[in-house]
Amino acid sequence: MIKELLGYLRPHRLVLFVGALLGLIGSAAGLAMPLLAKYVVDAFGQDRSMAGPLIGLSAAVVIGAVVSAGGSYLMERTGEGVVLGARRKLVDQMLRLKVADVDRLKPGDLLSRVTGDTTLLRSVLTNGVVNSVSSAFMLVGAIVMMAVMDGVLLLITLLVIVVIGGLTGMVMPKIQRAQKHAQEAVGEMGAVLDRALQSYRTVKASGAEEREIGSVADAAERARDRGLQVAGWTSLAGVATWMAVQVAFLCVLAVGGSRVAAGTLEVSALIAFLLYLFYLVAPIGQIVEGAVQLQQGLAAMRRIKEIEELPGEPVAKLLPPEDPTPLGVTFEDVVFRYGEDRPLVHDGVTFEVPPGGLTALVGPSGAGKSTIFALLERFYEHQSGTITLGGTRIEDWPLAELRAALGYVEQDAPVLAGTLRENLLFAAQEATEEEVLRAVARTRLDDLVARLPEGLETPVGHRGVLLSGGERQRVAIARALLRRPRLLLLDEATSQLDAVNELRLREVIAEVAKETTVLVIAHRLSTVTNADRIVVMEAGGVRAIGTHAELVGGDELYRELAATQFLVR
Ligand SMILES: Nc1ncnc2c1ncn2[C@@H]1O[C@H](COP(=O)(O)OP(=O)(O)OP(=O)(O)O)[C@@H](O)[C@H]1O
Repeated sequence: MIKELLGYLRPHRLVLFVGALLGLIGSAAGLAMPLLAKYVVDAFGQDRSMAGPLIGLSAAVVIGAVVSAGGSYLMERTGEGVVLGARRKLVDQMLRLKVADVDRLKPGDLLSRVTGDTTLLRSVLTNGVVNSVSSAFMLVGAIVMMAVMDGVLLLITLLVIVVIGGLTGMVMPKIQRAQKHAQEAVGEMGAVLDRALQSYRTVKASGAEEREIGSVADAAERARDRGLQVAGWTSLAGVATWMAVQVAFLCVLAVGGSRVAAGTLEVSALIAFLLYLFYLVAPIGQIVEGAVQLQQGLAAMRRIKEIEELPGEPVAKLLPPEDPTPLGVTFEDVVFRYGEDRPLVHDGVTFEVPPGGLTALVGPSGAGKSTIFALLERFYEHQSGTITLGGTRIEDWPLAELRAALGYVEQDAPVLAGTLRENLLFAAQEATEEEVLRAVARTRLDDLVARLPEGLETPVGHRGVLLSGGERQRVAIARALLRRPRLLLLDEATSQLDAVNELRLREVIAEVAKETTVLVIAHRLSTVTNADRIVVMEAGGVRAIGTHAELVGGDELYRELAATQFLVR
């Protein structure tokens, strides 16, 4: 784990080395000070000129300050570089994850891993590692100096420090565990907050503000409690360090004092020794702090690795298919469930859609219609049975080619921030102006474009809030059409359109269906009465297939569905 953690530093090793070197020089200047102070004291006692030692002392102060400042800037720089590198890598992986994994993970928690956990890496890798190295140097230097001063006093000091240091080491795993819980609690809070913000209108309309505030506050409190646990263990480690030095100080004072009284030790040597002893406080403190940060960094890295270790999908730019011929689809005895412990969604689904034409999927809610699309896009893998697209099993299609061949309009057709044009070109960057205008006209978006102040260049707001629900759907359809799909999947695409637009869109779909295969999931049968075939699904299976006229005559469920929508009398 520590090796992996250090891996983040590899690209920055040169800057880090220079920074560490400056830190060491700063420490060396610091180390020289007690010795110079001893000369000042000696010069004072022996009536010698103090100019030399004083100049040396001043130079050590100035050099120490300048060099340390430069070193710490370089460290911060490295820290920012480490965070950037970790974020890039994590985001890169996040967008390669499988839909199935992202559905399972909470977006708010994922967000906190990118923003929060990566930040934690910074302190451990820069301050933590570097301060520990320079502190270790300080520590060894001070100990050497102390050995030169007096071996016995050093022995007493080390004994005390080793005993208390050993006890401190025992709390480190506890800090790591508490820190992991603390980060999880922060992630959890992000998830709760994300839920509230995603359903903001529903929260307002339900008067659920206080309840949601309470949920977020609860999560924040849990994060605080976990944070307090970390703080508790950390303070314990800090107190132990402080105690170690104080106890050592008292012991040295007692033993050293008596030896000064007996005349076996000079006062100046005892003063310098005690100064060195207090010099130990900072490096020991920093080493302990470094160890604490290491625990925090390891906890954060574990959360980052959890995502990085999930299997990703190969990603590739989807180019419009070279061969635009429509594709047929077959489902043969397909069995699928969303998870081992979940009920079957498809229990032997069998149907066939020949290339071209309009096929509608209808059936009660929860029958598994949207799941058909999820399997075709290979967001999920079916457990058994065969799905073919254009005569080839879908698992034999290269993923990018498969997705490039499909146009997909999901139920809540998302519109992204940016301009209308950017939204249209999202799936087909290379489309020409003529193609864009044609898609706009086909989806009857030309009225909208004419109305917008800047036409296609008008920003549509975060999640397309500046557009109506119907407009958002038509934008999504235009986006899918621009890729010239060989199979167009429309999920409830017409449910939010007004009567006039719905009629127009029905014409558009009929027109598109002449060029390519169109598979529509529809609740409103009025949009599919002219379909070439209708697949009626019920409880994970296909119940009947036929045209509207055939099904009204031959299928009870379909007749019922049609009757409730006044399609038959
Ligand atoms: N991502 C998912 N994870 C787990 N279960 C899911 C997921 N998506 C759908 N399901 C479940 O699978 C079943 C079928 O869902 P599906 O969305 O395919 O139905 P549908 O026929 O399209 O319904 P509707 O017409 O209401 O959209 C439902 O019981 C649903 O709870």
